[in-house]
Amino acid sequence: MAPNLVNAAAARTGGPTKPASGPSRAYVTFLAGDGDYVKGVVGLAKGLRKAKSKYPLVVAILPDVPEDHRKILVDQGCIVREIEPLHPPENQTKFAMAYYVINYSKLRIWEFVEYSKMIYLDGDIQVFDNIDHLFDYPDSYFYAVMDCFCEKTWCNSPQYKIGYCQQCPDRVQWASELGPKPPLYFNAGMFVFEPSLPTYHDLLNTVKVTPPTLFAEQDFLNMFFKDKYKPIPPVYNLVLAMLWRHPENIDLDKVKVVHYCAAGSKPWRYTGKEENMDREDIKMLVKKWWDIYNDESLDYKKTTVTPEAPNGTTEQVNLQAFLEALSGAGVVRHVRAPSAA
Ligand SMILES: O=c1ccn([C@@H]2O[C@H](COP(=O)(O)OP(=O)(O)O)[C@@H](O)[C@H]2O)c(=O)[nH]1
Ligand SMILES: OC[C@H]1O[C@H](O[C@@H]2[C@@H](O)[C@H](O)[C@@H](O)[C@H](O)[C@@H]2O)[C@H](O)[C@@H](O)[C@H]1O
Ligand SMILES: [Mn+2]
Repeated sequence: MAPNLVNAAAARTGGPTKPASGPSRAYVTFLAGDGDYVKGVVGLAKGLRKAKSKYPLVVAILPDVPEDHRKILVDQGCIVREIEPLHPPENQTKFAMAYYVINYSKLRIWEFVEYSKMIYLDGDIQVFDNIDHLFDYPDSYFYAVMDCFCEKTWCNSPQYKIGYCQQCPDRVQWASELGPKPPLYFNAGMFVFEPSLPTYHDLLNTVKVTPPTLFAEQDFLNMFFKDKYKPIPPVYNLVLAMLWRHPENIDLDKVKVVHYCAAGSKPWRYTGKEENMDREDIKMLVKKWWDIYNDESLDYKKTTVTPEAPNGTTEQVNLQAFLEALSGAGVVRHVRAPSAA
């Protein structure tokens, strides 16, 4: 019975469901803790809606995300999926940022095999223009934007110590005494990938035997996918530091995705006091983020219908979930939309 089907489906994910069959696609982000990153995810959900993305946003949450935050995300139309934390092997490495250790849990998204292709986006990313076309890039590669090594967060890296950055490889040549020149290196705040159980198990087995390094799961993913990595233009993940480190590589008018990863740039914590945070372009990008976050017209609208069940009973269900469940169940039924009045 469709309504029961809908309720069961909606109950399972706590929100809109996805078509039960066929290659499905979704955006996915990661949320940990009970802090304010949930604002980043709400902003992202509203930004994707404003950009008229066709695909849902899945939020992989750690168990420590509180119930009220989960409800906020479901009410914004997100598909909330709880994942188990994933930790790297015990080690003495000092991560560039101590909290990076939780970012290894991002790797659980390779287990979301009900989706044939996904685009991962950090919670501190905003999508200002539609990027759905990235889902049509050829399969079997790992697409992401090249990172920059010039920020202080890199100060313990060999690249930083000699002033080498892949964004301007001619400024300082790679020193051969440091070993082979590193392959192109991506920022792990945004990437296009295909969930796969064999890849997931390979990732997990490899994490267990790979000593952690400065940039935690970002370094790990760069090592793991080094033969599949395909750089895509920085318009798909503007690492903010590029604006003052390599402005020649950026045309801000063309940027589609902004990654608020520079120190002090998280819009929901922005004070403007940290280095570079008083720049006009930073102030403009933070305002753009808030304009979307505060735009109530971008809130998720749950539409309900009152389908006529064969036994004459009726019940309110979530229209989007109802229609998707119907398409998945191959059931075609007359749906009386709510009267305009
Ligand atoms: O307390 C935290 C820290 C990180 N994250 C998630 O992990 C991602 C990576 O962390 P962050 O973006 O702070 O790293 P950065 O890109 O700034 O290095 C965030 O975007 C969030 O999606 C989170 O949910 N809670
Ligand atoms: O856990 C490691 C993190 O490494 C990356 O963040 C870095 C990187 O962007 C540097 O280039 C910046 O200098 C730095 O500020 C920023 O924190 C990813 O964005 C994030 O998702 C996550 O993988
Ligand atoms: Mn980030």
